[in-house]
Amino acid sequence: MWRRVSSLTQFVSPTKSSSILNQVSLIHVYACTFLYGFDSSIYIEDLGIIHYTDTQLAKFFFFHVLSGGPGSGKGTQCEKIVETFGFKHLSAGDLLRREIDSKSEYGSMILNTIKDGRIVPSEVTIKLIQKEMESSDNKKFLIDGFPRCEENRVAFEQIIGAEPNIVLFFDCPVEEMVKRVLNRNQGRVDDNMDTIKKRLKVFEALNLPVVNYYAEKGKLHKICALGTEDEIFEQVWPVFAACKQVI
Ligand SMILES: Nc1ncnc2c1ncn2[C@@H]1O[C@H](COP(=O)(O)OP(=O)(O)O)[C@@H](O)[C@H]1O
Ligand SMILES: O=c1ccn([C@@H]2O[C@H](COP(=O)(O)OP(=O)(O)O)[C@@H](O)[C@H]2O)c(=O)[nH]1
Ligand SMILES: [Mg+2]
Repeated sequence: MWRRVSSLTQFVSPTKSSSILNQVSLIHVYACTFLYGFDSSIYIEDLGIIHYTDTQLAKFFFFHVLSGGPGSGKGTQCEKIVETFGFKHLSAGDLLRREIDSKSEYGSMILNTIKDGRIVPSEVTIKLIQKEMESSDNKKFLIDGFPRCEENRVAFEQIIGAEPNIVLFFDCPVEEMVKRVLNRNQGRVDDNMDTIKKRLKVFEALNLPVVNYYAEKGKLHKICALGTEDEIFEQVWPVFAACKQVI
């Protein structure tokens, strides 16, 4: 049985970079004695997470992130991107909902967090994403709805050791997002007015700084999320088509 660290927050805190470096290199040394399963990856028993080697990252990862408020159309566009460009779609929200349904040890905590429109602790979400990455034959990933905050982003980059190649941001007016979420009809516990208000606040306060971070790095593609699904995909398509030789 793997033991979990209680929280990765201090482990990945951007304000403690020197101690992060120490801990990461300590993990490297420690991990050498716990080589599990995957060819060149190192399974760190104590954390239950995998730290990838550079060689593995090079052949393994090409991934994009889709960001945008609730109801901005991320999931809908992901389906079209997958159909056209053949990515493996990793929806953080879907993975968390699946975890609730599986009645795992984190299920009730995740449910309460989602109901309240808050963000699930990074280590839980990253572990789910990582598990999907590991079990996928397809090594081109489309991550939908993650990272949701700076802490998510830093934790992911520390653990996985890579940044997304491209980030798409679906820019949608609040009234339209609210209308779409209220009409979504998927029986979600968070698609109600009370939770939507909280999610929108969280989006503005925590998700937008991540969007700005990627914009400063020149990785952000802003998509106008108003219009029909096909009209929106007309803006999305060229972004992926432009890097088709790599993907
Ligand atoms: N361009 C669009 N115009 C109108 N409704 C849309 C559009 N794109 C998606 N929808 C609908 O809006 C709702 C939210 O879309 P979804 O893709 O789930 O958004 P997100 O994943 O960003 O929350 C869904 O019911 C979807 O069918
Ligand atoms: O990385 C993530 C993704 C989702 N969530 C939670 O799951 C909910 C639903 O996320 P999803 O991406 O499915 O919502 P969408 O934006 O697509 O409506 C969010 O409000 C959060 O409470 C989270 O905590 N971390
Ligand atoms: Mg979605």
